[in-house]
Amino acid sequence: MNADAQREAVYGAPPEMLEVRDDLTPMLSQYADLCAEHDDAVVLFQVGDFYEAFCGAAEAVARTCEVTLTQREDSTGTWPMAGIPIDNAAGYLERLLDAGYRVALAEQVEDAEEASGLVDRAVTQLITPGTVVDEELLDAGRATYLGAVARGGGDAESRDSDAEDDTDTYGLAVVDVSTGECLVTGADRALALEELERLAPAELVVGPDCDLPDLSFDPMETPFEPGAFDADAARETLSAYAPRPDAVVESDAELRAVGAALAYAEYAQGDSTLEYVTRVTRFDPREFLQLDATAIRSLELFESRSARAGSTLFSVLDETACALGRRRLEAWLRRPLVDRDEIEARLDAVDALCDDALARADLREHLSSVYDLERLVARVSRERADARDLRSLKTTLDRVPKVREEVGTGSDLLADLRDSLDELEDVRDLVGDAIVSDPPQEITEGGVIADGFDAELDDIRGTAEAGREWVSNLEAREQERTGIDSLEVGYNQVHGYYIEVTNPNLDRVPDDYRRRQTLKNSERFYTPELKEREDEILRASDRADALEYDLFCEVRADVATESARIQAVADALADLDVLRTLADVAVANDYARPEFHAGDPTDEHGGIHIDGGRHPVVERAQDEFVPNPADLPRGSVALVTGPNMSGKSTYMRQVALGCVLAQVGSFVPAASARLPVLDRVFTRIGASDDIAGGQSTFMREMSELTEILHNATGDSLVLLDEVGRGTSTADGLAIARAATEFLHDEVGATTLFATHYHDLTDAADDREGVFNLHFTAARRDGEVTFLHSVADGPSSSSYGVEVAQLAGVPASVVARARDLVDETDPESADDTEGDGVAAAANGEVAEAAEDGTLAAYVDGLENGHRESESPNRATATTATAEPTPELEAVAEALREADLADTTPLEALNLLSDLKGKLE
Ligand SMILES: Nc1ncnc2c1ncn2[C@@H]1O[C@H](COP(=O)(O)OP(=O)(O)OP(=O)(O)O)[C@@H](O)[C@H]1O
Repeated sequence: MNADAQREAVYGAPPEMLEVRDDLTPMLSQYADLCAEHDDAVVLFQVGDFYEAFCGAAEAVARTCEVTLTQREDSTGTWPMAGIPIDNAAGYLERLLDAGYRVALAEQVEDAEEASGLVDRAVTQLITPGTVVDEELLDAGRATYLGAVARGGGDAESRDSDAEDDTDTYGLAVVDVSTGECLVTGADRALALEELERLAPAELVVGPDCDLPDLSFDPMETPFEPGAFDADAARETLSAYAPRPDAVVESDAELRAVGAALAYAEYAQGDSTLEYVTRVTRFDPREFLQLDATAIRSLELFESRSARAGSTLFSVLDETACALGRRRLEAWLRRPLVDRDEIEARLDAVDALCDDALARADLREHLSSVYDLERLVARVSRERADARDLRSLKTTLDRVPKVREEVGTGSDLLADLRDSLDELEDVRDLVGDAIVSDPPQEITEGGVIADGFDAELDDIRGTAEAGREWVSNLEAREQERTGIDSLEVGYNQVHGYYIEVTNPNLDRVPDDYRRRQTLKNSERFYTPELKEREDEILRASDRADALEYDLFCEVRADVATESARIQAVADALADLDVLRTLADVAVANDYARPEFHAGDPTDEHGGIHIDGGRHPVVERAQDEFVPNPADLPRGSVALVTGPNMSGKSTYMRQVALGCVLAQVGSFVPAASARLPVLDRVFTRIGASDDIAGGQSTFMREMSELTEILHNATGDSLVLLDEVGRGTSTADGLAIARAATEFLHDEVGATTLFATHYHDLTDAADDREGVFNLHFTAARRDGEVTFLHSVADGPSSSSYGVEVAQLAGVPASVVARARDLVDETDPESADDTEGDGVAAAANGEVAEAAEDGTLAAYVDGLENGHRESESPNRATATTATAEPTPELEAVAEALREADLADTTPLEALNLLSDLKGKLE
């Protein structure tokens, strides 16, 4: 049984119960009904202090949560049953979610003691990966999104007309149910999918006709009423959140996506409007530096793929003081800016904070005692906040004036943020006046509302207090009246107040004493007056508790009406925390403020110019890091060669990370940097790295290359690492060469291309914008040391065998490889070998020789059969071979292939064709 089928067996009313439907006990009948109504989730049914599941669901709960499977027996049968304690439910719920289940909490919605007969129960909350709100199930530093995708046509104007649908328009909306953040965007299919990958919602509701490809993340796909995607229904839903729904969105698809996302969020939260969703924000993906899922992954922004687990750009930057800041930092990093003014505004703010160490330290201290206002206010609105939450809100608001003081006005952005720090005195005073400073967790048992807040409550409390005082003086009075010194007045839960007299003194008990309880050595009594006082005290405390609860709910509702103002403060605090974090990181790690080119963006002197650049993550893991410059004119292609492990990948990534950081508004790890504002960063890194299920490595590599060739622009930065390695050297080289030429001639994207194909370095000879960079290593007595410094020109050595030796390949294999290298390329024996070394180390000697012929021929076509200029290259040994007609045909076919317009499958077919011709 697959996972979905297994889930089906536990969702819905248990078939065995349905067989005896009419005879079920009232409680199980209620359970079966709720299961039938919520047949898209495991129903957890509150019975007292436990959530119970029955039958198939019980087995799933017992298995997943590792709790005991028990049975419930009644006249209609024996029902498997498993329960989880409500007090401690979070951990179990998390396991159910992790196992892919959706959970519906069916809670007792009336007081069991007040119910006459069966307690009323209702599903109050659906818990799914995208709709969790429970603090314990949420990651404090990450937004948890629920997403909806809709496909459809027409822009806002043509929506009501009969204009033909532009079926390629996609709408995408996400809602963070725990904070109320709601984003909507629309774009063509490719861009929308990219945005979807970037937002990576935990759960996805997919509209009709959207066939999504495999995604690089793994959201739960939730079937939801297609009707929610209907434009009119969506407009209706959205109108509860935005007075003019059509002004928020720009297309039908967007309207339908956001409508469906909100409708599903409402459904999950018990079908009520989410008051705390106060802003539905539309954005255009083109307003941000586009980083697709591949780039985010290969630049290791959030997840590390290397042995340095946990070392990511995010972890290096994350000096945030509060959860608000942490989530905001993540959002900024996922979405760097492209608007120069906005970038400069952030940089100005970071700059100002860099200059003021004291303000930074104070800000950090104040912000570290700030609670997660966004989630707090959402709980307040959902009526889930307790008294402690309200006090946390007050503690946070108490900090706001102090934060304001420290922010200063060092930059326009800081001044703006300062202005938006509404001190919310009214809310702060309301909570301060209403709620005691250290309230209990329970809000129904009194002790929550402060004295002096409500006259009626004070009055009732006065009555109870007077009663208690009367009782506390009773002991002395009765001792005096009866002359019994050992007489005691006490209280217990079952019998209430009593007067206790030891057996030897029983003869002195007055007539008005009534016997309440007999113990071994004493008797307990009450008097009519004591009983009356007791009733008075109990009545007063019950009334006080009820009144306190009502007052608490009123205060909470009053605070909820200020959600939007509180969210605005949360917003400003989040921004401030990130700006001060960026300043802290810049100062601690000696980063420099980047400059952006002014003027004509097509100026060829634009481009990336970094002095003393470092890799922000690698430099933290190394004792010493060698800084390297980067001078990449706009539209140039730098071919980066060098031995394995010499630092090529690190270098390329550090250039990209510098650009990303700069557009986030951060200083960069360099002595200085002059940068363009990029529109996109593309990466195609590592042939063996991204093995996705079902696709061959090469196929995936080619799809990514196609993506880049299609979508890169003159404002893009492209990193290519070892493109073409997934196939034979000859084919790989041909593809690498063709891609280089295309990027340079047609696209004009600034490109860094790390390669082991030395033949590719020739591309620099006939194109001004293509140039070589290399990393070197020093070889002494057969030992290799990497210098990690970049230099102009192509590399002359691969050191493949030495690296194999370093890696611990057995000595005999290393020796044999060396012999083979020498056989293939005798010149390498005197320490001037070319890339044949790497090939030999990989056991590809024969292929390298054969490849040399084709590569040289492709070269020859390109350069008019120019002889190789490098006498060191292994390929030079065969470079002058006469082209056969087959070779000519192959080369011609390759040159004619329009790679930018070739699907991966066509590319594979072409390659297999070419191979056939050769063989
Ligand atoms: N500039 C530098 N200063 C100090 N150490 C560095 C530097 N660059 C790289 N290194 C170290 O060298 C290691 C290998 O670097 P990197 O992975 O960039 O090499 P590579 O040339 O891309 O290797 P391969 O061709 O095998 O992929 C890094 O993990 C890092 O520890």
